[in-house]
Amino acid sequence: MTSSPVLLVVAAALVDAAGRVLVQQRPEGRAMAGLWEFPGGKVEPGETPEAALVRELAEELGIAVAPGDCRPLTFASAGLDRAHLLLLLYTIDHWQGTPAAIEAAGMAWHRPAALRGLAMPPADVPLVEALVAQLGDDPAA
Ligand SMILES: Nc1nc2c([nH]c(=O)n2[C@@H]2O[C@H](COP(=O)(O)OP(=O)(O)OP(=O)(O)O)[C@@H](O)[C@H]2O)c(=O)[nH]1
Repeated sequence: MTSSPVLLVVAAALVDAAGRVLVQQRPEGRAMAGLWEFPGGKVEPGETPEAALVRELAEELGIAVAPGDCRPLTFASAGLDRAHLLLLLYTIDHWQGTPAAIEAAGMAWHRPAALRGLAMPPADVPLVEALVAQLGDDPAA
């Protein structure tokens, strides 16, 4: 039987007052370059998932988030090349600062239904549907 290590990743759907969600574009030189994704990253040893998410959002977007404002929404479980991805998605609607694409090639705000038209990693497809179910499905709202 083959086994692959589990890669624990946390990601955030930042939701603004208009119900739009922030996505960012993976930069050149990284795996899956050019794809749009939710900000986040790997949970380091000894970190709680929420602490990892708070750290990643500060590093990637320059915003401050309280761990208690990270609300679990759903998760994805998917095979990657050399690992098995377990991706925990949170929604966050309170933060301090203005998100900026510090590490990403770009960032954009979209209504959840409009995310269906973006090139995203395969694991994100069911995550988008969970967001549509939670936040509504009008792409123009
Ligand atoms: N952040 C994020 N990662 C995702 C998403 N979907 C998805 O499959 N992933 C995968 O989850 C893993 C996260 O790795 P990462 O490279 O963003 O994490 P990191 O910032 O800690 O990476 P690094 O320290 O190696 O630079 C990658 O394999 C990435 O492709 C998503 O929506 N957001």
